[in-house]
Amino acid sequence: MSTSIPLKPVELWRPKDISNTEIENFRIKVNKKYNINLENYQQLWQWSVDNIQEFWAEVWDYTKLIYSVPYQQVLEDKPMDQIPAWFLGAKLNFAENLLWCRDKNRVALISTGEKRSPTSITYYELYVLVNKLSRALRKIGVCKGDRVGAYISNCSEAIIAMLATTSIGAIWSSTSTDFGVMGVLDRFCQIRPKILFSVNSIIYNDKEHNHLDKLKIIVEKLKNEGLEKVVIIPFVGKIGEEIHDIPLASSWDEFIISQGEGAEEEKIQFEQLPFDHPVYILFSSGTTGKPKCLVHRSGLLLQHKKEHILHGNMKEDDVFFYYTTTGWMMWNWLVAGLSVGSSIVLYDGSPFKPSPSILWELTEKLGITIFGTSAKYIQSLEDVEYKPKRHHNLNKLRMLLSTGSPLKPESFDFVYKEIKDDLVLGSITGGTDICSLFAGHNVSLPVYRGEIQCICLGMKVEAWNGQGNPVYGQSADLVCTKPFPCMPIYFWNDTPSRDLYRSAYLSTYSGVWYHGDFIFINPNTGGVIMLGRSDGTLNPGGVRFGSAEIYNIIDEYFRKDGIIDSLVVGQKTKMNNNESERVVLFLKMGYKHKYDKELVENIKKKIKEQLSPRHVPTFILPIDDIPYTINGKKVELAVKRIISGEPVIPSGTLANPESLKLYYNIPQLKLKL
Ligand SMILES: CC(=O)CC(=O)SCCNC(=O)CCNC(=O)[C@H](O)C(C)(C)COP(=O)(O)OP(=O)(O)OC[C@H]1O[C@@H](n2cnc3c(N)ncnc32)[C@H](O)[C@@H]1OP(=O)(O)O
Repeated sequence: MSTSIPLKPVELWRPKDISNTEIENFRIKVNKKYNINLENYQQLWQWSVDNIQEFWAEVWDYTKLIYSVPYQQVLEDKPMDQIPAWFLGAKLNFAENLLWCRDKNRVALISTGEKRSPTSITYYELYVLVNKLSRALRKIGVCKGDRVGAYISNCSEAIIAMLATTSIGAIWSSTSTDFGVMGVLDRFCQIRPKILFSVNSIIYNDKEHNHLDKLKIIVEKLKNEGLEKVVIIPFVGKIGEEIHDIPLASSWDEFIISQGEGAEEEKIQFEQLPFDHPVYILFSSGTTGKPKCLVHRSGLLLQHKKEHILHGNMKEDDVFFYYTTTGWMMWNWLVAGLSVGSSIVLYDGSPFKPSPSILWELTEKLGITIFGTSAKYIQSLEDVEYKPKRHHNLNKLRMLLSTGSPLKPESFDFVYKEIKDDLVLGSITGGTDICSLFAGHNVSLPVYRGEIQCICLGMKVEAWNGQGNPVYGQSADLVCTKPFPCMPIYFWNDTPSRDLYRSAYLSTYSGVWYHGDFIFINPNTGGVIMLGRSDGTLNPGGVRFGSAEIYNIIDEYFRKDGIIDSLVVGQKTKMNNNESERVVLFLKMGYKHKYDKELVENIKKKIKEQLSPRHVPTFILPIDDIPYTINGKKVELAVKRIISGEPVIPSGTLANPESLKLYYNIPQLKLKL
């Protein structure tokens, strides 16, 4: 596919002096040690992907991973599709690495949000709290490999609980509070947590939402799946009698005080575990079945340290903020800032309440140096014409990161004109699937308009055409052709030979990672442009989810209303030069059954309650037929293209190719919202 993307993009920013950056020091160190002469980032990247084992061994040393037993071999000698093990023989603990900070009085966490003034915890205080909670968890029988779930706000307690969990070698899995009952159960019933952390209530968009009603239904179900304890944090106000309606519940204080006493005097018992020991379970849903449970290894931290230290030049005196929920991988990424000893800022609530200035007031007040957000947020700032530079002193801010969906060239202009003209603007891309980045920021490189600065070190990312050949200056499939230590180790509940995993990521092009994104690599700059999904994944406003979650709701609740089939796709829209995606759900109604406004409202309500407000389709429309392949798979991508204004030639694999005609020129979908 050819594109009209400029191969000579405008340079918007250039670092003044890179001599003191970590990435430069690293390059010099590699040159010395291997007696080579890598002159710049591109050459360093090439070396890193040609010499995967040496590269990751250098990252291990340079980023000072804490371990108790050294590794014997960097990478198991196996092809990529057999998912090789990393750093064989090593023993370490994930939480121990995050609780490390030379200055114990340094602030570790600053927690704030809508209607919540900032409160902070030092590294020392964090250590003590984690110690108490980890003792409490051990006392009630949590051990290595157990799952600890969290249906939780982005607050200090979430991090304390994650660190306590991983200090024991148990596995942490969090989902955000905007998720509905079905969304949570579809995830947690698969992984069967022993303990669940949650909150009493939350505030979003100026409104308080009671959380206990949803929690109660979830706990009723999970207690038949091995749940033994629910710990509730008083996130809004105090906790009273009402928590006794929730089976197995204790308040945070009650749990920590009754179980974790004596922790001040003692050291945390950090279980020493292999590099490949599971640490997180994240979820990603596709077009069929329940969400996939991606199990990530403790060694994922090495990738995060590489990204923060080498690419981001993060130091102990950085104040690192990412606008995220506990359900997005950016939360896991943010938390890894602790391994560098920086202070991290947690915000829960709408980023626009009480006004669009809120996150910028915080940036000024807390001296945030690295500000992470989404392309959608930057677009929303532009839409409401809020120009932070005019109202705030942002002199400490040195880097702005954006993800979720591609950052358009005009947003690059907005950032430099209306936020700050001297900072690294890092558009970053990766995903839940790898819980880290393929391409992203780099303090030693210029920023070109519309481009991600570089492919990250150690990631052999290429753009492949359908024949499996790398192409440059053309749109093609994002693949990664060499193993990397943040590949998930397995899917929870997969077959022993990891068939589900292999078919999701390692089978489209035999034996290399296929990510499902279209990508463009600029041969002149080495920069990258993301061009959207190459599969049916939905991505409205940077919130990604799979169509299966919507189909499951229709199947479970609306069969009786005569819906015999459905198809959900994203429609790309453009207004005032702004590209976005809106979700469209098509319903095929049975004979004698009516599509009407009431049905549409009921579906929207159910999706909001059961999944989340962010899953609700913009349009729900009737359709006479749904296209299928001859193998019985719904054809989402072709319909997505048609309703986004691209003509499609029906492929020979369609069972009912004439059905595609129904999707052209649908009047409602011409509406601009
Ligand atoms: C490297 C990678 O590649 C990794 C990644 O991509 S990770 C994913 C990153 N994704 C993102 O960062 C997503 C970015 N987008 C956003 O955060 C949001 O779209 C935005 C904050 C920018 C815009 O917010 P918005 O327009 O107010 O919409 P949004 O916040 O979605 O709220 C929608 C609804 O959800 C409700 N809601 C949100 N959180 C809620 C909660 N916890 N409980 C109840 N309701 C909630 C809101 O009240 C609102 O409801 P109504 O429509 O009834 O008013």
